[in-house]
Amino acid sequence: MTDLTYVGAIDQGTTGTRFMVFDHDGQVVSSAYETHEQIYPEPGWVEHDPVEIWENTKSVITTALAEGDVDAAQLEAIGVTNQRETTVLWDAASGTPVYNAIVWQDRRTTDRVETLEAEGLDEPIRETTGLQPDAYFAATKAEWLLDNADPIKLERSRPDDVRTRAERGEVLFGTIDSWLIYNLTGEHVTEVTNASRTMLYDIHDLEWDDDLLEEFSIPRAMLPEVRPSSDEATYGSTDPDGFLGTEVPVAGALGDQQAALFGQACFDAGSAKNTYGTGSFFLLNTGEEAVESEHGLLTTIGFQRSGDPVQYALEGSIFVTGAAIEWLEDVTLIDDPAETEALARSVDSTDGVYVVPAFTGLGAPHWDQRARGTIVGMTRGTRREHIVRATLEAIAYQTRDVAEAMEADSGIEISSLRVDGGAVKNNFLCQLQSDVIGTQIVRPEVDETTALGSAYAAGLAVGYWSDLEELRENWRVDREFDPEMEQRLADRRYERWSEAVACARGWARDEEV
Ligand SMILES: Nc1ncnc2c1ncn2[C@@H]1O[C@H](COP(=O)(O)OP(=O)(O)O)[C@@H](O)[C@H]1O
Ligand SMILES: O=P(O)(O)OC[C@H](O)CO
Repeated sequence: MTDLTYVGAIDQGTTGTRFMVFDHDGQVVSSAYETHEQIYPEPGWVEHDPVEIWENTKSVITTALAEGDVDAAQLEAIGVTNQRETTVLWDAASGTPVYNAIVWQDRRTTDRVETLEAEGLDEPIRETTGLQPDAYFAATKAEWLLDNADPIKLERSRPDDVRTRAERGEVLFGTIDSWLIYNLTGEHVTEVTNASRTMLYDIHDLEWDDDLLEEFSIPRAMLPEVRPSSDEATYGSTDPDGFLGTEVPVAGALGDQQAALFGQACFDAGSAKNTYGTGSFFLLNTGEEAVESEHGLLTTIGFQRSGDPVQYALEGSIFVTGAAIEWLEDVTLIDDPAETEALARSVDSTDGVYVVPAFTGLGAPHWDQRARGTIVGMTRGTRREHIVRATLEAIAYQTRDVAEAMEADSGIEISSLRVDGGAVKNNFLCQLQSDVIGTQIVRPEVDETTALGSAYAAGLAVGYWSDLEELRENWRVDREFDPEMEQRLADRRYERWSEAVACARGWARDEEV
């Protein structure tokens, strides 16, 4: 065996789980990926099986280590990054989930969020948590689980309901980071960027907020301890008698969008990235200042290293971007997402067609839970190529909605935007994005920036990397895209897009008839 050492990263995303092994230069040594079932019990509901996610996590770690010929003992640390907001409740004694995980996309608590607005809690929630009240966040999901999870699912059937048991600390709450760390090390912790997505956490005082816990009837005893993203104290180590057969410290964790910010080396205030996955998440580092948004963005925690102050970010969360491409596949307009590039290039324009993929309402900057998907401007001459192109354009326009809000809130002109995620393989989309926002788009060489960011957090904590400068040197450009379209034309099309968004927002507010 060699004395080479590595850092591993678990990237637990909406559609699947990846494990990647990185070397000191930030290069990928090996990687394995498995998808998990998407469970849709009712329209608008989305669940995952937490046990399947944990089994897949063990499996991808084992596979990636074998494929890279890496011994677990060569891992200096493991980092975790995860789909955020997705909520799990589990039995502390047995480790068994009391119900499926409720996924960030799930809309079952929409009505409950509307009662918050009616109670005038919008503003206080925004001030404390930095978040715009929405079914997206963990708070109303946890409340729903406490009210509805079936006690029979607990390992030993008990007379008490889930909430009573949670009050005694016998049922635990966590986002996916907590769930994985609990299974890896036995510790019940979360990290600060994930906590900032619960709508229960005070992002200024850095503590769980009593008023919000009371509003959602969430017992404090079920909450994890909140720790830095890169934690020298670590979140514990893997069990030497467990599946890895050795003790590896789990020392870094970040919500996946914050991990991408970190992996893109956006360490300084003013740097920004946008990730194009199922949805898109545009984050601007605002340094030690928590910038309050007046234009529909979220104020969120960007990252924190042990002993350092918290770094904040402004975030524009767009719920459906890559998922709109998946929808094209579902309705058989395409066979594979990769086809969209050639199809879009085969026509000169969308011929006046606009697609607004508001399938789960609209997130930033509109925050309209009841908006619905809309296609406008079709004629008898509309072809699938036009609809495909309009769907790609919708990704770019939604990003412009957020970019404009970002500049208005921060006063920072974003002159260059780093991009990542599954959809940026599409060069047409990257060029279009540059045209639509009139800004340079930069794609980095490493395409798994999310996993890399959490590896950095873990590696910094255990001294595998010593400082941010070392990481900055690892970051290299794959390709830059500069605006080519005349700005006046881009602006005119964007105006039409805004009218299409108004249609999506006006539609389907009531029950179907
Ligand atoms: N060539 C492509 N053009 C446009 N979208 C693509 C392309 N390839 C993949 N995608 C989209 O990228 C998404 C997957 O990206 P990924 O970053 O893996 O997502 P997630 O982390 O949310 O699971 C899918 O929604 C898919 O539709
Ligand atoms: O798993 P992804 O990449 O779709 O990211 C999901 C986000 O974290 C949701 O907030």
